[in-house]
Amino acid sequence: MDAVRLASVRQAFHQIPELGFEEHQTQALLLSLISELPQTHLQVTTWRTGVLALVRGSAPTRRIAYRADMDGLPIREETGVPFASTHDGMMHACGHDVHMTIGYGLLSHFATNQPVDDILFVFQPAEEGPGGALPMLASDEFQALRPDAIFALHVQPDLAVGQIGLRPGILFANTSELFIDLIGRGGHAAFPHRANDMVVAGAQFIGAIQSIVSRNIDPLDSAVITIGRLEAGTKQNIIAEQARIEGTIRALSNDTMGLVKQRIESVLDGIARMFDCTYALDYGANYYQVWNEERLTEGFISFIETRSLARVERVPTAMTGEDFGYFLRDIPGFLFWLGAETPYGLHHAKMLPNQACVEVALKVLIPYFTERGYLGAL
Ligand SMILES: CC(=O)N[C@@H](CCC[C@H](N)C(=O)O)C(=O)O
Repeated sequence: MDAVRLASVRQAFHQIPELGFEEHQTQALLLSLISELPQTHLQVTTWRTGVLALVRGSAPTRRIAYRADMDGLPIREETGVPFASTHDGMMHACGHDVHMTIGYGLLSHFATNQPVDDILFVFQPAEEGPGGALPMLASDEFQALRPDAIFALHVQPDLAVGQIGLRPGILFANTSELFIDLIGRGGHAAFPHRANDMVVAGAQFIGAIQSIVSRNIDPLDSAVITIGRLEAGTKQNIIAEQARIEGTIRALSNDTMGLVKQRIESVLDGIARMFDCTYALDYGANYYQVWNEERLTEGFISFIETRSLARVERVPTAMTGEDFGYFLRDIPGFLFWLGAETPYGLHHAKMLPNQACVEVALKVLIPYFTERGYLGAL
């Protein structure tokens, strides 16, 4: 597949970002693109807003899979490119347009050049939330096509095009979403003693939890609590009856995740007593860590290095989350960072992966999925 065609496919995905489980246009675009490919050894199934495309091998003894996530984020795009999002307030700010384009490029190659083994292309909805991997993995549609090994990539703005970052073992953290409603009593701004002000309660809560990571977590361990959204009140002279606090927790182990949650609950109980208010707490979607299977990861690194296909960086664990971790808990494989060389980080309104990274991914993954010896017994 030529680079110009792949750029136009990426631009088409980029223009129509949709939130988790709402990827209807994205699914339709994928199905339409796939329908233009030779169909002789293709089998296509849908699962909710996702797509499963199986390329049947000529003499298969195993099935490998490439997974691409499909959803965008609620961010108003500021890249200024002519192919910017046409969906107001939504953007592919985490590179899923690129992940899908690479999936399509690989699929297009193998639909034309039949591999020996089966290759399954997994276009998965809702990675950013509420999490499509776990229900997709459990679905009859996926289980009927279940692969023996599974691989994924994620664009990495900090790495140059031509670099690939990965490590065996834990690459991404365990995550838990965090949703809190504080419920007090509203009232007139001039009579605070007759109300329970949830702006002040929310501010105290957010301030108080800042000490959890620094005071309760072993300094040699790692955890993150980020509050990404705060909403309270209706007008400047009305005491807010409610506050909504939304965030995410990251931890490198389940024990640490449990400790962070326990501390958050203690602080919340204290705030409720202090302000004589009530609260509702919901941990939303929780993602399992991304654990790269050691043998396959080391094999991939030596595969790339022996053939000089890219420059491999052995990177540290990142506190990002990925529901691909659920696939890896069940099926051997790995996820790697793909250098996408762009000045703005993931989830930023100006984040724009360099298109050239698509070529690098295909240069590495086409031979990796074609040659059979290096995977060993699966
Ligand atoms: C790669 C990446 O950025 N993934 C997201 C996953 C979000 C998980 C969940 N919705 C949460 O916010 O906890 C990330 O933010 O790391």
